[in-house]
Amino acid sequence: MLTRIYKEDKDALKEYLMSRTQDLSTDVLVTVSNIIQDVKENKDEACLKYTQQFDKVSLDTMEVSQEEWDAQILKCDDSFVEAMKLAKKNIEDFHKLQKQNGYLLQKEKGIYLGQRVLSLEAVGIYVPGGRAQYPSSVLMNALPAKIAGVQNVVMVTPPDKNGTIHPNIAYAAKLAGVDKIYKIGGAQAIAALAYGTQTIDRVDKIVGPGNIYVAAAKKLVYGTVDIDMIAGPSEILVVADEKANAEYVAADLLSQAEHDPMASAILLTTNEELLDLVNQELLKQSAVLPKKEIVEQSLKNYGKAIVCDSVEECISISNEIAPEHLELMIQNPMEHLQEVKNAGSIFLGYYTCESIGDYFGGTNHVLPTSGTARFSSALSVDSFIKKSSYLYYSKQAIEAYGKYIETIASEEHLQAHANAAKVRVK
Ligand SMILES: NC(=O)c1ccc[n+]([C@@H]2O[C@H](COP(=O)([O-])OP(=O)(O)OC[C@H]3O[C@@H](n4cnc5c(N)ncnc54)[C@H](O)[C@@H]3O)[C@@H](O)[C@H]2O)c1
Ligand SMILES: N[C@H](CO)Cc1c[nH]c[nH+]1
Ligand SMILES: [Zn+2]
Repeated sequence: MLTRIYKEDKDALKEYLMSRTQDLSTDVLVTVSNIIQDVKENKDEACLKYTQQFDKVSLDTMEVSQEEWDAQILKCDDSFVEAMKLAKKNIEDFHKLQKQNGYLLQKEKGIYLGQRVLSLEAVGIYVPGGRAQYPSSVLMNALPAKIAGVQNVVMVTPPDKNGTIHPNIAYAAKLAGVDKIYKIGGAQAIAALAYGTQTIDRVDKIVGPGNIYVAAAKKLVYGTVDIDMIAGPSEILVVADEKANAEYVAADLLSQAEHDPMASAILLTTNEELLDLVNQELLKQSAVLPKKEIVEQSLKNYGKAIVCDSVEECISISNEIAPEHLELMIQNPMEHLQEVKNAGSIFLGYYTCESIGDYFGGTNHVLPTSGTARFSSALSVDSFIKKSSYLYYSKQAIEAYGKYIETIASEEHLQAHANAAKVRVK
């Protein structure tokens, strides 16, 4: 059941927003910092020790051999393989358009300025191995990296109790062009990717979601390597008008509530009666869900509803919340798109359920959570590139402009800077 917040009650909305901010506890940061230090010093030995301790598996090596990888893939269902191939095509079609080109500007004769776009050389993808398996997340992380041109995409994932990896994860990795897989999870996996071990080479960037230990480790190694983001629990916000169907609204709210007891599901509507109908549907639909306990907890913790006077007002409140996923179940949704300022990904109309984006549509499902859509974006090809600028001045050009460099450098009291121009201007 959704708890109603009255739109006039600004404090309640603020309280909700505060409750979504992510703070990692000092205890976790200390534990994780010790693990990272141990892996930095003792490399493979520390990795295998923590795998034994946390995953209860004793491994000779972390690397998944080609034989093991191929053997796992053979266990996948044909229907899963077919769906994944179609999803891959859609994700590629969307992400290929994100590729950026460098540029070159000839400012005047003898002066050129340019920008190069380069792909990162090595990227590590973390794939959670605990309660649930997300092969779709393997595609969402690895395909943009490959489209960006990353040569070396490696994946880390905790081993299962038999010391191997899930068949669907193995298949997704192969389909997405992952180069290597290592059986290691948690903070130790992040440390190994950041600093390197005898088995695992260090990477330039680490992407992918994980539990609190993974999130803390990513935060601590940031700077030594780049990271994508610290992903929080999933979020959905539905804006629904008079014509919205309560069954669809409830189904979509539940689709994200089932991820996590801390997931949030919010309804903003112009129709007070819809709220009652949605609450009835939530009860009916959640009762038969395999993850009904998680759904119940998540709705109790973070299931909210606000009744507004207009669609514009709904969108304005949604902009304050900055949800990971925003559904506009309204008439003429395209006409309202411009009003949306803060949202990770937007789903337009009565028929575009959020799960199309999770699995199949082609947009990325790795999105900013916890209000961070105010300033950050979905994972994309951009996440795997860097840019470097370049500059060319001919002899005549430095002779023409050297005096300006000298002037500014002198004002900064940096004589050597000034001299570098001066010695060329004879
Ligand atoms: N936002 C997304 O797109 C998305 C997608 C998939 C999963 N997720 C999230 O990822 C998370 C996955 O968590 P998980 O636990 O199932 O798998 P995980 O792979 O993130 O974590 C498992 C690892 O945690 C470490 N660990 C466990 N207990 C520990 C302890 N006491 N001390 C130190 N390390 C410890 C172990 O090394 C273990 O290998 C969930 O919170 C899920 O919601 C998010
Ligand atoms: N909705 C999740 C991100 O918030 C991604 C996901 C993976 N599988 C299903 N859903
Ligand atoms: Zn989802």
